[in-house]
Amino acid sequence: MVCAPTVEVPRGSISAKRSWPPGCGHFPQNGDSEKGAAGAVVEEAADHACSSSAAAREGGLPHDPQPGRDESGEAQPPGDGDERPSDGQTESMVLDVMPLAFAAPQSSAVDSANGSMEDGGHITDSLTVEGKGGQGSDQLVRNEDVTANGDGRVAGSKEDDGELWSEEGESRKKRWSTSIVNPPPKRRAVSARRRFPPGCGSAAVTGIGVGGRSAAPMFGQDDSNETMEDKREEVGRAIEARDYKIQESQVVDNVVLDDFAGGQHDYDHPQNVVTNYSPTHSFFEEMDDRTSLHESPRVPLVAGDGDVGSECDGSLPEGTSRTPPIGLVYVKRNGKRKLKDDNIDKDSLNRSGKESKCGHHVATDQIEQRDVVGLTTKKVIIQALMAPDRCPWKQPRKSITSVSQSVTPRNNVKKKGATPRQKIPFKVTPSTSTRQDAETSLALDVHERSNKLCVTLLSCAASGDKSVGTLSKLAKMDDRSPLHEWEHEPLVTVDVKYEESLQEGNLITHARGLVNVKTMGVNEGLVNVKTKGKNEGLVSVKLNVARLDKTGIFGEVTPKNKISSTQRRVTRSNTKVEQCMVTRKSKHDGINKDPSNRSTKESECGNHLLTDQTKEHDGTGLVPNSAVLALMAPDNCPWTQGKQSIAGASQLLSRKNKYLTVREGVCLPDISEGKESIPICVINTTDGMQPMPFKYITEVIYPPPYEKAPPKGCDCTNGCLDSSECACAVKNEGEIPFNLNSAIVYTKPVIYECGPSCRCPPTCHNRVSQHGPKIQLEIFKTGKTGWGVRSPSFISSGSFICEYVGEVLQETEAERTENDEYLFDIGRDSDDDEEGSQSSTSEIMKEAVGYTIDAAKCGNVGRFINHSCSPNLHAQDVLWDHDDTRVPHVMLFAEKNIRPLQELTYDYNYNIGQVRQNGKEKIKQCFCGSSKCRLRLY
Ligand SMILES: C[S@@+](CC[C@H](N)C(=O)[O-])C[C@H]1O[C@@H](n2cnc3c(N)ncnc32)[C@H](O)[C@@H]1O
Repeated sequence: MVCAPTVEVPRGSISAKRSWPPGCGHFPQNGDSEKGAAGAVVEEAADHACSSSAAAREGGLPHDPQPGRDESGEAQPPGDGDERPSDGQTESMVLDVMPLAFAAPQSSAVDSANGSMEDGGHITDSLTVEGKGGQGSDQLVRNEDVTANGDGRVAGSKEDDGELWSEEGESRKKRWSTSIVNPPPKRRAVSARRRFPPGCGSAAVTGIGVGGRSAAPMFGQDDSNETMEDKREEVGRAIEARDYKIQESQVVDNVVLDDFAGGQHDYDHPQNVVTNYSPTHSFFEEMDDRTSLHESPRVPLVAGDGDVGSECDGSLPEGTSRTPPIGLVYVKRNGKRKLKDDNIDKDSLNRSGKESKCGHHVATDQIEQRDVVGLTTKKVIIQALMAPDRCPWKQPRKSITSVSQSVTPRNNVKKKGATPRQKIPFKVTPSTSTRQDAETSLALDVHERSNKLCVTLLSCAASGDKSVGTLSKLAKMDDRSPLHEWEHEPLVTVDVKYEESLQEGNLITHARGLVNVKTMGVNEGLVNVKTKGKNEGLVSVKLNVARLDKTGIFGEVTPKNKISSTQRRVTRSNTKVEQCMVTRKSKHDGINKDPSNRSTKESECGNHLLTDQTKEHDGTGLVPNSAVLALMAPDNCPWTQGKQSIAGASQLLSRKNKYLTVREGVCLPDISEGKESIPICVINTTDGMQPMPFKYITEVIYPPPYEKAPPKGCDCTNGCLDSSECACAVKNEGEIPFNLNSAIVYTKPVIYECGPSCRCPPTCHNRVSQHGPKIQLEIFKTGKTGWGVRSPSFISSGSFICEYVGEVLQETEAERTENDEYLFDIGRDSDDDEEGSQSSTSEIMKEAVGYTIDAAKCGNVGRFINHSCSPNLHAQDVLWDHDDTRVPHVMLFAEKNIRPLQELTYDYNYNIGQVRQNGKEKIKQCFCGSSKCRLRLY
């Protein structure tokens, strides 16, 4: 018997040549023969293995029927039988016979290997097939050794095995000799140079729209690869989908919406954060339609829209996006709102102006809900106003108290100076204790100064029937009072017909009121405010405010006409706060046992807003959103003196809103334990298990002798805007691969970001991935692939997601790891080198020392991202804190728009058939469910 000469994959355990996506890669796939004979043999062997695998499928092996799809090729939801036995475990499976690597004499690999194939020489190997993904597969894999000949028939014997594999030393020698010619192939590796699909990358919808209005990400875009399973999952997820929004409005009067389209504003545009588009925009459009710009020239009310955070100090919470504000000035006269062409605050649109910078801060959160047909409805809007720094009550000589008093209706004014200058504990009602109505749950303070109106919602507190009564009184006053009767005093009226207003399809945006407003027990609806002086008029302010009950839980208000019938059934009873509270108390026992915990910081800082979201099951598995939240005290309010800046409060608000929501199935609130700037929760609605323990790290750990040497930096002081001048851009072939929204627009073998030696600031747009995740991510239990990662937010194409962080190991070390589930080969392959480049053997030797990131014991959220054959992420090598291309950072970017809660995946790029363990081929089925699924992970 003639034993086949062998060319072996240089690793004992795992390996794969990098597989470029069609049309990509330095070398065309058919050009591989130019790269070396050994490489060709290896590939041929791999191909053979694949075809053998295919043959094996016919024999009823685990690939048959194709997992996750029906005869039409459509992905099918996994059946019960496919479920993993437990979280993170790998199901044992298999047994196939398959010729794999051929150990070849180093000098004649091709011929020998070919010979072996022609001979049908006795090739022996064993094969391990693994089932579902996840942790700890090694423990559960059932291995079975089988010998086979080149035809896939069981042939050889243990003797053959011995012949080929027993002399470990010799075998290794051969392998390494071979690897000099053909350096170690990669297993899971970066797929750089991938092209963005149409509509992505440089053409990405970044969440910014002209004037902030068309910022709506185009859901449904880039869905060509979407599978039936995706869609099914979406149905399930749709009701969970929620978006968050931080809004800011400004006092604007002469608002021409198209102004924003002119791009007059130099903002940092949002890239990652959800844009709640349709309802809000319809709201504006609706108003626009029926608006006359010529009426009531001096009525100053603003409704704003945009994803904006506080700009008071020019800083935004990290990850907070901003868009140009849309302002509407409208007046309600005789029940009709009119858009106003007001001359007040002409320059307020210019956010670079002083007023804008210190302007009126409104933090708004919205919860979006999609129904099963993909329509999005905004159910509840959460909002809050903060006092601008420059508001009169911010001025040293005038406290908020005095301002408040000066504008408070006389019949509501208490003794001057009665406002306590101490912090008001959470749940304590009177934020404006100068006023008669201690139970006031909402106060809207407005002051007019220099033709500008400032408004703030002062407090939110517990309410009771009494306040509702007061509210009714106010409403009645409104009914019977013509405007002129209130000429000499400020007037506040409250329209509590919130249901009606909702039915009009009007969504709350921002409230900018006038004078002092007291709305007690307002749940949601219009607050009509009569203004005096130069800005006389009646202004409608739509409010949507949830109140605190005695436990500190916010009541929820759900617009019943905005939800699907199934959900409506559940939420109808929630349209009134009182009912809602009852509901929540009963339904959320155990979820939010101690809501006061969540309010600690808010309490310390006064009546800050708390946001809460809840889900309630109706037994059908559908989970309607609920809502709420409240208000943030202006930083010059007595109870916030010295405690918190507006910026800080805004940041707090946005984080609270976004991240401290009550989610079903949360088993860990933040797996990073505070190490990431945005908490990463773990959600398991399946079995309540948690991920296997590992150490969460945010930076790659290099092997001890390795020392990073920061590269020479650029000298730019203009944020590296001139890419011809920027030394880092030059390294990127003269272009910065990110747009101003921090979206990646080019892929390259390696991207050079600006680094520690550069003179540019951290905000430079060539520093994107080095700042860590800026998108809210969560780890969740998938159906078949263990844990996965998703985001509750919409992610626009090109957005940075996270780095693949772990311990850097030399490949030889990586081969010895017990758990190979979290290995990611890094550095450039030899076939990344320029075509035709000549390298000496020693150079190749040097290059042949490859590195691998192992995230098994230490890692970040990136370790949980699963593979898909139709991925939505893309791995990109990036260098910034050193320039050693052997150990680049592996950064994951969105390569398409990604819906909220859609699983994030990238292509592991395993070279099928070459992942080995203890001399045996490992096979792992792919459960990505894509219509383009290659069926095997490796
Ligand atoms: C980096 S881990 C991903 C996180 C993993 N799911 C977990 O539970 O920790 C990679 C492992 O996940 C599993 N996996 C990822 N994507 C998969 C897929 N499409 N099909 C099957 N298993 C997959 C495999 O076990 C793979 O070795």
